[in-house]
Amino acid sequence: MSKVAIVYHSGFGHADVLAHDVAQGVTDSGATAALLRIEPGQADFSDFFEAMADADAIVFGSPTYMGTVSAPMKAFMDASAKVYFTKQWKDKLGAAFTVSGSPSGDKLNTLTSLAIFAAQHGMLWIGTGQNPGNNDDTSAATDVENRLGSFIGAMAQAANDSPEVTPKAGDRATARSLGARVARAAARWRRGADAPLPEAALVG
Ligand SMILES: Cc1cc2nc3c(=O)[nH]c(=O)nc-3n(C[C@H](O)[C@H](O)[C@H](O)COP(=O)(O)O)c2cc1C
Repeated sequence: MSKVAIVYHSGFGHADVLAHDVAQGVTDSGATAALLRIEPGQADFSDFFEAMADADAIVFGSPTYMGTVSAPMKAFMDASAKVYFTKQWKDKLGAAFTVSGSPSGDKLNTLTSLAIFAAQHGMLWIGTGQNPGNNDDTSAATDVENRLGSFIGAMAQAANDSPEVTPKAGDRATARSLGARVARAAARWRRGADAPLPEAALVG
């Protein structure tokens, strides 16, 4: 069974809701999910690195603060330089989600930062794989999957409401779909790694 680690920070609970939705998508698709929540001020990530070494895929999640990842998420990213040198996460699958107050809120920058971070670690990126959900809908319904139209990762909007009521159903479904897609990709990737290479691939 493939394993997906979900490494995330959440200051006020919105990214936490999404992390659990990603985990739901993962388990619904037959993989196991490990939720690893970064705490403010955390400096020791050795337990995280241990759990992540064992994962086939890692989903990174951060709220968008001041147009980029939150400070605790960045602390984790910087601490991972230790792992970077040993290329421990090379060839693992990677994906990301974020939430911000505004429909845009510059959250693409958060996902781009996380995709670059994964690339530095030699990981392989998985996007949403979904067409934008709202392009034919002038009502901008909040129950539509991928309503914010993101390909690089799952986006959600929290507005100014509490995590009990936001992100809304469409954004939460987008997070579940991302988890499911990562789990399915991890299963295929793991199967491929175990399967013998066709002869043609061995030539040269
Ligand atoms: C320090 C700080 C900076 C923020 N910066 C942005 C921003 O750049 N764009 C935006 O749309 N929302 C911004 N917000 C709103 C948060 O992204 C939003 O409340 C999000 O749901 C927080 O997620 P969390 O509850 O998981 O911490 C900011 C909030 C805080 C506390």
